[in-house]
Formats: sequence, C-alpha cells, structure tokens
Amino acid sequence: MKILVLNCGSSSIKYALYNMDDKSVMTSGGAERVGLDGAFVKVKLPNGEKKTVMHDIPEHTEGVKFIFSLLTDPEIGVIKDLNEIDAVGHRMVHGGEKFNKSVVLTDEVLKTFEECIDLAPLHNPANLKGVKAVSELMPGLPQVGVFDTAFHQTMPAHSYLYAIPYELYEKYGVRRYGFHGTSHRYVSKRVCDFLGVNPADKKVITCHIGNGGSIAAVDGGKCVDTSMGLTPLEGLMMGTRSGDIDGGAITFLEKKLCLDADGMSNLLNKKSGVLGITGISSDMREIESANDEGNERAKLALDMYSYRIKKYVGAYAAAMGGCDIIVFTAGVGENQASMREDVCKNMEYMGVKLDVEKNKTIRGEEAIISTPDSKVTVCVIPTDEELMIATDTMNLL
Ligand SMILES: Nc1ncnc2c1ncn2[C@@H]1O[C@H](COP(=O)(O)OP(=O)(O)O)[C@@H](O)[C@H]1O
Ligand SMILES: CC(=O)OP(=O)(O)O
Ligand SMILES: [Mg+2]
Repeated sequence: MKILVLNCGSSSIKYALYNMDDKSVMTSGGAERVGLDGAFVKVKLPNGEKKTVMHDIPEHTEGVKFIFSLLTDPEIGVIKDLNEIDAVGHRMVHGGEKFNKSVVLTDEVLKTFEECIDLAPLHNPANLKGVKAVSELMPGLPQVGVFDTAFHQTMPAHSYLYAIPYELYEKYGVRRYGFHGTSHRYVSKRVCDFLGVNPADKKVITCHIGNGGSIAAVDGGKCVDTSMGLTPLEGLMMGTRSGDIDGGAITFLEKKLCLDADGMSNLLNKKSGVLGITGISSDMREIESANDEGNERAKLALDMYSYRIKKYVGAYAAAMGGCDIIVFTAGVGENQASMREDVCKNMEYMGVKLDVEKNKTIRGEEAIISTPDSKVTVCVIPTDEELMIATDTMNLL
C-alpha cells in the first residue's frame, strides 16, 4: 500500500510518499515560497540524492499538482502512475474540540474543520486547499486528516481553561488546545517501546523543540497538559515566537507602538523569540556559532531558551506528581546537546542525572542520555510525524 503524506503550511507544502509494506519512504520533499516569487521544490530521492526544481507556485492547488507530476516524473519520479497511490494523509493543524483522533475526510468533516478556521487563520485554510487540490486531481481517492490538536483533547478542564470569563470559552472556544500532538503522541509511545516499559504506568514529559516548540505532560499515555495554547504562540521561547508573555505587556506595547491586532500578532509570532533577542537568526545552529564567537546576546538567548524549557519540565513533574521519563525531540531537541545539558543541569533534586559525556555524542538517534542510576530516564527520540500520519491513514482505510 502506498500512502502520500501532505503537510500544507501557509507558504510551504511538505510531502512524503510511503510504501507501507515496509514503512519505507520512497521519496519526500517540499515546496517553498508558495504564493511568492522564486518558488521551488526540493526533492529527496530514494538514494539520498537531493534535487531542487524551480517552478512557479501561485497557490496550493498548483503546488500539489506539481508535486504529483514529480512523483511520476520519468527522471526523478518513483511511481509510474498516480493510481498507485492508495490514499493521502494530511497534517491538519487546528481541529478545535471537534476532533480527538484522526478521521477520514468527508464533506461533513471538512465543513466542521472549516468552522475552526478562525482559531488558526494561517494554518487551516492552507490545509483545506491541500485537501481540495487532491480531490480535484484524483476524485474519489481516500483522504485522512491527522490533527495537531487531537492528542491534547484528553486534558482536564483545569489545565485547558484560561482564567477569563467562562462565557468566552463557551461562546468562542477560547481555551488551551495545544499543538504538535502527532509528535507528542508518537514519541511518548515510542520511548516506552524503546525502553521496554508499559506506557499505562509511566509519567512522561515530552519536549518537542523545533522551530516551533512545545512540551507535553503525558500520564499513562494520555496528555494532561501542554505548553501551547489557543494558538501555537504560548509556552516556550521559539525561533521567532515569544512564548509566554504578560498580557499586560501586549496591551502596553499596542499603545506605545500604535499597533493593531495584526501588527501585534506579527511582532509576537515572527519577530520575537530567539530572533528577537539576538537580532541574528531564528536558527539555533547559527546562534550556537555566534555564542562560540563570544556574542553576548546569543548567550542570553540560549540561556533564556533552556531556562524556559526547564521551568516547564519542573511544572509538569509537579502537575503529574512525579516524572519517570523525559524525551527530547524535533530539530533542536534531537541535535543540540548543549541545550539538553542546560535543561537537565541542577535537576538532581527531582531525580534527573544526565550522562553529560554520552549526551554530547547523541544526534538524531534513539538513545538514553541519563546515567544508569538516574531515577528519571532521559532520552532522545527522533520524531516522525509523517510516519504517524501515514500509519493513521492506513489504519483508517
Ligand atoms: N544540528 C543542529 N543543532 C542545533 N539546532 C538544529 C540542528 N539541526 C536543526 N536545528 C534546529 O532545528 C530547527 C528546525 O526544527 P524542526 O523540528 O525541523 O522544525 P519545524 O518542523 O518547526 O520547522 C531549526 O530552526 C534549527 O534551529
Ligand atoms: C503548530 C506549530 O507550531 O507548528 P510548527 O512547529 O511546524 O510551526
Ligand atoms: Mg515540525
């Protein structure tokens, strides 16, 4: 069975074609600068070779169409005919309270998903365009939606509600939803398989630290709290997002800078975080190099970044009444040993003892990075949201 996974973002379309017989990736890639000048698609071939193909992509339908044509391209394609694809699985960002698991995308489901557009105006319309483009190109092909928010739907009301007038939750659905749920679900389960323990009696804290970052408290396999909120802005300091900030600072700055809501949203989502503090970049690799060269702001950003993660880990251990396993995942979590070391420093009080030397050697692979006598097992588990989406899609067919 062959399943195509599509992740349609606001200005990008990532894809991966899976052969589910052996769960291998036949090809993968991504279109960037969708809707902008100079759009292109990067393709990764089965032999690991990478190719960049320039192609005008005014909007998502054209992007999906072009990606489909690359799949069957005589030179770089991996299938002869599009009919070889059995189904498409989509990453859908905001499912509100409507979806607590993956679903087959019917007209009715899509209508319900459209009702969540207000909650994620940048993400959801792009997801919908991707679904519609596939329907146009291959009518009748089964499509499945896998929601970022679904795994977090088990949170109790005391962790998902904001302390604002209750009517605003009832009327507008203002509450914590959480994101990266597909990743938190995957790594919280995978770490238990890796360690040979039963998820049902483990308290796990999963740290998804990529360009966007979030932490989840997973008790007995169920999410009980997570750091992102109504939108993917809350919680950790991220590449360009502020994370937690006093609501009072927002109203203060709106007045000082004469910003409207869109202007403020732009400042907090795109100009803040690591980029905002350093003024250099949102990419942690560049910040690490700048720090090595003695840049003070880079050091400050790194300190703020890991301090915020440490605070959430402590908070979630308190929330669950303990912690058995901590997992680091995603671009930064899998690769940046210095961040993991900073987070785990001085955590012996809660039973965390990092194997500092081993931690330094681990990059993008499954590993235990705590010492054998550490009460809490600390692990690196590379995330695989695409495989999760493909697996859900296969299971629903
Ligand atoms: N070797 C590395 N060291 C430190 N950070 C890294 C490394 N490789 C990737 N990253 C970071 O990972 C981020 C991307 O993570 P990823 O999980 O792919 O994010 P997203 O899915 O949110 O785009 C980059 O912004 C970069 O800062
Ligand atoms: C929802 C979200 O924050 O996603 P990403 O980390 O891919 O930006
Ligand atoms: Mg990601």
